[in-house]
Amino acid sequence: MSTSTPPYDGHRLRELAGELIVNIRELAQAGWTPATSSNFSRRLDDRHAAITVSGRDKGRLKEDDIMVVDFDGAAVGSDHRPSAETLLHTQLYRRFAEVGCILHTHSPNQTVASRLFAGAGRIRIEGYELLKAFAGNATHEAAIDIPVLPNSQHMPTLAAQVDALLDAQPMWGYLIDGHGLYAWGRDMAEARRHLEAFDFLLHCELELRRLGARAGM
Ligand SMILES: CSC[C@@H](O)[C@@H](O)C(=O)COP(=O)(O)O
Ligand SMILES: [Zn+2]
Repeated sequence: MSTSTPPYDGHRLRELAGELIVNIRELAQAGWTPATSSNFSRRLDDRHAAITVSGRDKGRLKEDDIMVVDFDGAAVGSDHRPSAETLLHTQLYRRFAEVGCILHTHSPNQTVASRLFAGAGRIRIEGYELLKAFAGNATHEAAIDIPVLPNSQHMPTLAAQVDALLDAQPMWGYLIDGHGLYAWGRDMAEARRHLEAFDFLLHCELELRRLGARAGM
């Protein structure tokens, strides 16, 4: 057992791990993290994040399933392997000091919508009261584009695409084709609000297309 002092606040880590576990369990119960998919993180300080260990069942996480990485993605004080998609978290923590929480899920709405709109590369969302759930939006008259990126197992390729999007527009999340959604916020409450708003709005867009298809028969 190591007796050295970790380069982060251990008490804060336990607090964040507890918050992550409770929230992730709720998302798993909603069916948004099938088959060990999805990953989640919280900013710990200006150099470290608490993130889920790779491959764990997200509905049954324990404190040992949350580990620390630095913003280069290297494990700190742990022999576990961090999420395979750690770079998609650390790139946001590095770029935006105000980002405090990142949630990545694989819900059916997110996955189906990503397939349907991959060709267009984005989903335009407008006219919904729920657009006000996104920080900075004061009215349903706002419109947002949810980008849809091509999937890749090569994280630097995905991260470069995300960086290009962020250079072009402010956003609180994006879809990856056939994969799922990344959403973030300043803290857990805001990131969850954004995640749930994205999922609800995607569900509405999918329903509208189903009904439209039927009406056109
Ligand atoms: C179980 S398939 C999903 C994974 O490939 C990945 O997309 C994912 O979300 C979880 O990866 P993980 O390494 O557990 O963070
Ligand atoms: Zn994933």
